[in-house]
Amino acid sequence: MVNARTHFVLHCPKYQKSRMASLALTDTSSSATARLFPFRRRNGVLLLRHLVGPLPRPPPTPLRPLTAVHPSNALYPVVSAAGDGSAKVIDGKMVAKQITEEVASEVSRMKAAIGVVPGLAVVLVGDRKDSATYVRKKKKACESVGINSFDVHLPADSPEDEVIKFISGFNDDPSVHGILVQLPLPPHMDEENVLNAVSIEKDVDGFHPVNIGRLAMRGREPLFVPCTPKGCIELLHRYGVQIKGKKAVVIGRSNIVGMPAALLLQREDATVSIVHSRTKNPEAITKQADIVISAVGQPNMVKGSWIKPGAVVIDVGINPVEDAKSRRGYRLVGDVCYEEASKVASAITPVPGGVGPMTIAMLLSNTLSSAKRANNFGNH
Ligand SMILES: NC(=O)C1=CN([C@@H]2O[C@H](COP(=O)(O)OP(=O)(O)OC[C@H]3O[C@@H](n4cnc5c(N)ncnc54)[C@H](OP(=O)(O)O)[C@@H]3O)[C@@H](O)[C@H]2O)C=CC1
Ligand SMILES: Nc1nc(=O)c2c([nH]1)NC[C@@H]1CN(c3ccc(C(=O)N[C@@H](CCC(=O)O)C(=O)O)cc3)C=[N+]21
Repeated sequence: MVNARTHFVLHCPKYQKSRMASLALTDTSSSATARLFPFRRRNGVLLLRHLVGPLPRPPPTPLRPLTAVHPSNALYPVVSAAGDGSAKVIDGKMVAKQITEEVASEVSRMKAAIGVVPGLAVVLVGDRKDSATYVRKKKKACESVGINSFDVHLPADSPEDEVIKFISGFNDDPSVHGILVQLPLPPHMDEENVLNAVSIEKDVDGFHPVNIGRLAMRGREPLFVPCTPKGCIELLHRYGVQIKGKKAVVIGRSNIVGMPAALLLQREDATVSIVHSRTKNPEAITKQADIVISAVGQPNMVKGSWIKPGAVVIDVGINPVEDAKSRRGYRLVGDVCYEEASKVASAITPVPGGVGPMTIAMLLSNTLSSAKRANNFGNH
């Protein structure tokens, strides 16, 4: 049994009986992954779509073929290209729901075929309210698609090696296909040490340096792509936004969002600039972009005047701002001033309801992928 400290919680009845209990998972790799594994792309579905005309919803299983969707065949094409004053809303909540349904159907197909159920372990250290909320959301999302979830909650003052011990246990457990260490970790912990402990085969967050390194290198393929940037690219694909040959600006260069988002865009043949806190004249640089991805954490920093008319704007920022009218006393806004930017852009993601739900959908998809790969089941 796991070494229990003060308020350590392990949520999984099966796990409580036997720490090394076995569970299992499933995959619906996204189109971004498809792009990274081009030889696995299947174009049959695209062809079919030509024959039957536009579908009200994507087919239940593969996400990959959508990678290759030409703008004119996209499910929700961005039509107003010239910035005519009313941007199309890129509905991340709706797309995430579709992906979640696709994952659910693959989870049951795999369970029926080989009796394996995907499993995701989430490690939470400390008592940050926002982290606890995200972990709850992830757990609920797993339940909704039939993925087993194991969560470990350790006190903020836990020693680093205790967290690593749990990670090692999950690494060795064949019923766990994905391990996520909720960030940020308490300040006394070395994030690099902790993330390095996650086996790259189970690194569904895509934060292991080997996965990031492969993402950065030509001709190398990461086993997993970080969920938030992958969700951004998936939205662009599903809305038929062409990336190849376009100018893209990513605002922010964090390891978990900005930097991998820039790498992904570059792999998709965009010409990418990165704006960060030391960048001179970020407005002028951003204004050149056909595609803007903002991941800064500054409410309403990106004004309408920063956006080129007709650009596509993906706002990753999740920023609480005081709001006495809201039940919670605050509301969430993005990095982009939505009011202004939506008058100039051709398409824009809202906050909430944009990238956030996609992050969770991509986590489910990566977990499914991992379980498929571990069990040599279908395409992963
Ligand atoms: N929707 C989702 O699923 C997710 C949303 N988020 C949200 O995305 C935002 C960014 O998160 P994260 O990447 O973790 O944040 P970090 O704080 O790790 O990184 C912020 C980045 O923005 C840059 N930056 C800060 N201020 C400015 C400025 N004034 N001008 C230009 N660049 C600036 C920083 O530059 P420098 O490197 O020079 O310091 C840094 O690279 C947050 O609001 C977070 O809540 C995060 C993860 C998932
Ligand atoms: N190891 C690790 N992996 C992460 O992926 C990770 C992390 N640590 N630490 C924190 C950030 C943040 N993050 C979000 C996930 C979902 C929403 C989300 O679902 N947002 C909704 C609802 C927001 C609400 O109403 O609370 C929305 O934007 O519509 C937001 C943000 C993942 N992160």
